Amino acid sequence: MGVEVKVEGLTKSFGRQTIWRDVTLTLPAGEVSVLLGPSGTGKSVFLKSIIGLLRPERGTCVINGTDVCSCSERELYEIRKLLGVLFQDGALFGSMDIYDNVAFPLREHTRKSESEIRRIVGEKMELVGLTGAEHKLPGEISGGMRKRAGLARALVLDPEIILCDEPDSGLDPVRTAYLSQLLIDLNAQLDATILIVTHNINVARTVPDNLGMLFRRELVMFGPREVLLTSDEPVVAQFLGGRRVGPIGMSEEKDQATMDRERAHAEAGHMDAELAEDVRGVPPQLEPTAGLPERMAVRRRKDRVMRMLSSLPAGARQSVLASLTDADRHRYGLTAPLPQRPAPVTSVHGSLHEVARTPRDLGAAFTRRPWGGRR
Ligand SMILES: Nc1ncnc2c1ncn2[C@@H]1O[C@H](COP(=O)(O)OP(=O)(O)OP(=O)(O)O)[C@@H](O)[C@H]1O
Repeated sequence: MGVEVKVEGLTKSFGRQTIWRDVTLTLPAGEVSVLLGPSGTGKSVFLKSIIGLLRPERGTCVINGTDVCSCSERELYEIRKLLGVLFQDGALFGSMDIYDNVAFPLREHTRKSESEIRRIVGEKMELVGLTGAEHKLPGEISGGMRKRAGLARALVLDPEIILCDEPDSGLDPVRTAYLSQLLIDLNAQLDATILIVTHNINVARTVPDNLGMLFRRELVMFGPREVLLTSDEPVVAQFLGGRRVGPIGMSEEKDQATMDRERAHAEAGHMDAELAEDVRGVPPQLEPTAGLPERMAVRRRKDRVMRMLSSLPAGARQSVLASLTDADRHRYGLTAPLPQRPAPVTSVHGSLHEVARTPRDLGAAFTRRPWGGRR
């Protein structure tokens, strides 16, 4: 199983520009997480901080007992063997063919023979669906293929943590859907911890187990996907809805007067065209392709989320409970039927109303048992 990444109180600045401050989150071992955020909020900087390419001024990022923010170069070298990174543009060497690009980390970090390297490269190329493209140069293949080649290279050292910086950037929606499926399939096959940094809403809604968002130099939230997807935070609702009305402006954030003006405009019935699309709620999560193993993360996450259920906001809690199968309900000792709830209603400015606001009665819908054991 992949390893946990525990980030605490992380703050990163460049000169006098604070990128984000006091970021605290844990990427649960073997689960898939997505970090969202408008352009320029420091998602890539966050990813580079996790791999020790950038050193934040404050806070810690602990992987396998080592704080990558303060460790020695030697320790960092060891930690990096656990990490596979897919950079935004694939970061392939333009003068090497795809085979040599993918083989590069093996030649650089291991003493494997060429025949062993051939076997591993072949295996990873097959995994990402690139068999046959080995002898092409990066400039001779499509953007989607370059991404997949970058992913194959990220996988050759059998990483326990896979970090993907905007795997969807520059891809059409169909290729993005294939890549999303590929990441879920990889998680099923490798049980690695995966962090995807993106601003693609479809990826955020359908791929991860956990979801977080950076905005205004802070982590707005991070937790089980249901929390963010049912959140009534204006910035989250605006971002998920892809609307202009809300705190996010062209240059990242708006002042209060602009927001009030927009809200009045919307409430007077003038709506953005984008509002036609309804992106509320928690859609089903992608499942591994038929024939692949089940994702081990699913059960672990369910157990973890059920342990924290009482601390979740009402909308998230309702969504988690609604997603349980009969077998789950039996496992978690839920006896009473779920109460019927009205569907969430979205106002023109994007906040959620009428989401269940009475966690206590939802809490009464199940009786807790000691966690961990199967019945
Ligand atoms: N090495 C650096 N030196 C100075 N400033 C930097 C450096 N790297 C990033 N920045 C600044 O940090 C901010 C966040 O950049 P980053 O690339 O992390 O944003 P992002 O959220 O990934 O954006 P996008 O979604 O557009 O890729 C930007 O203002 C950028 O100019």
